[in-house]
Amino acid sequence: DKVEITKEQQVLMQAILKAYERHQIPQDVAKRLYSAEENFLLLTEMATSQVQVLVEFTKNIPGFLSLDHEDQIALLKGSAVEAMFLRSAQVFNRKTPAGHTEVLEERIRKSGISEEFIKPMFNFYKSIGELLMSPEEQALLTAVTILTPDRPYVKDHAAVERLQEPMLEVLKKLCTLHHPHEPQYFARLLGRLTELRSLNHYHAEIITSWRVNDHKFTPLLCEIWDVQ
Ligand SMILES: CC(C)c1onc(-c2c(Cl)cccc2Cl)c1COc1ccc2cc(-c3cccc(C(=O)O)c3)sc2c1
Repeated sequence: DKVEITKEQQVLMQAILKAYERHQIPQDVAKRLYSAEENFLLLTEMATSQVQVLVEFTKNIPGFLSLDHEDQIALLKGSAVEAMFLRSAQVFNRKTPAGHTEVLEERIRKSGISEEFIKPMFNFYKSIGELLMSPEEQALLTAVTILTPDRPYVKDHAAVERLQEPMLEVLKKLCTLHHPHEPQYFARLLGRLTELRSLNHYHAEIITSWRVNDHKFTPLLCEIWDVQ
């Protein structure tokens, strides 16, 4: 009762296998189709959950919930993109298994963002990586970004400043403690906040070009970015 493949069965199997291997969609097409659309959708999903995380983080900033409610919204809307650039920068520069960060880089590079914006985005990621920020510095820098008094539509600037100031004080001290040989470190950190502002403008154009190409965002992103 030994199982034997007959000669004819061998021939039949070879023919089927050859046909199967020959009829696959060309790899570049598969990669291109799969990557552009799929990357945008995945990044949209990640940005949406990132906004949810950001709202929770912001609600836990001492004093934030006692700000005027409309100002709370204005601060969140005004800082969301910058906070997400900071977050995605941490992910980029995190020493996780190489595949992880490359995947994010690959997905952002192939999500329909035009080359003119990719450049400054990745320069920013690199400049954040070079700072080697501690988790405390990352958290405080994000809180300082959210508590920026001069966002559009903020009414009570002074109230926001009163929250941001102590954060800056602590951040300044941390920089001196963590980087004793770099007296300019705190200034370099604040320089990143200026760079973030310019990325805001690029981002508005990126959103517009996605919309022109009929890309859909989630309700939460539409609300926070005032689109649709
Ligand atoms: C709508 C979508 C297409 C979009 O539009 N503009 C941007 C954007 C892009 Cl491209 C770059 C910067 C800022 C924005 Cl806002 C995006 C995608 O934004 C994001 C935002 C944050 C994060 C955090 C991630 C991340 C991964 C792994 C782990 C973690 C983690 O927190 O552990 C986080 S991915 C991710 C994607």
